[in-house]
Amino acid sequence: MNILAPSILSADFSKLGEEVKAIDEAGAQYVHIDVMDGLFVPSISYGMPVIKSIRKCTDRFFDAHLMIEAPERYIKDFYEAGCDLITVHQEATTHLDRTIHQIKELGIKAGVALNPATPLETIKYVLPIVDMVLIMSVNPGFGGQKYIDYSTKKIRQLKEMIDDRGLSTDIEVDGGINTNNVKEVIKAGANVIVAGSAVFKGDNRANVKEFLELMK
Ligand SMILES: O=C(CO)[C@H](O)[C@H](O)COP(=O)(O)O
Ligand SMILES: [Fe+2]
Repeated sequence: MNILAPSILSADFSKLGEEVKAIDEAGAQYVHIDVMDGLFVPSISYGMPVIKSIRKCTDRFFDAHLMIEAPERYIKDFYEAGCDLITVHQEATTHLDRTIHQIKELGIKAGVALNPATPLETIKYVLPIVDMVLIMSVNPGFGGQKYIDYSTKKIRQLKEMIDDRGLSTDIEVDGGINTNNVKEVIKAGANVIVAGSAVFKGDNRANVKEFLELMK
């Protein structure tokens, strides 16, 4: 089954709780939570207190995308804030294997994210120990950017790597996804779809329903 993970980065922060409830009620399975530190990426978004607050608004799966340097410093804090899956960037942690184990030892899922320019070969050895690989289809740091076309090929190649090794790792695609290109990334092999601006611009309930229909 394909999963929709609306990115709350594009939500109206003045009514974040309502926005989260709306996407939950419309049927989105995950809540994608982008954490930015102003160092790994230029922007600063939000952190644990905000995650703890919205945890009260929904039982949906919290998919945390950490765009922070040395994320190993904060894994336990994000777990305690209520995250169900923590994804770290391959480029941001020196001891990736250790960081993945740190997440899994808490009993939650672990993901690894790759920037557009980072080759798939960099995660060859850790692939069997992660639950999800996040393919960035824009350079991380901002919502509302244009999908980078070569990401489709990268998703296809990752899907081949996963299938060849008999694994069932989830493939998440993040950045510039809209109702015009969602079918293309699913066909390439992605099964967890992040959409920020395409969900929260306009009527978020109707947008979630349109995505879910296209993702069947
Ligand atoms: O990780 C991210 C940015 O770094 C966001 O999840 C992503 O950009 C979603 O926003 P949009 O769908 O508007 O591109
Ligand atoms: Fe993200």
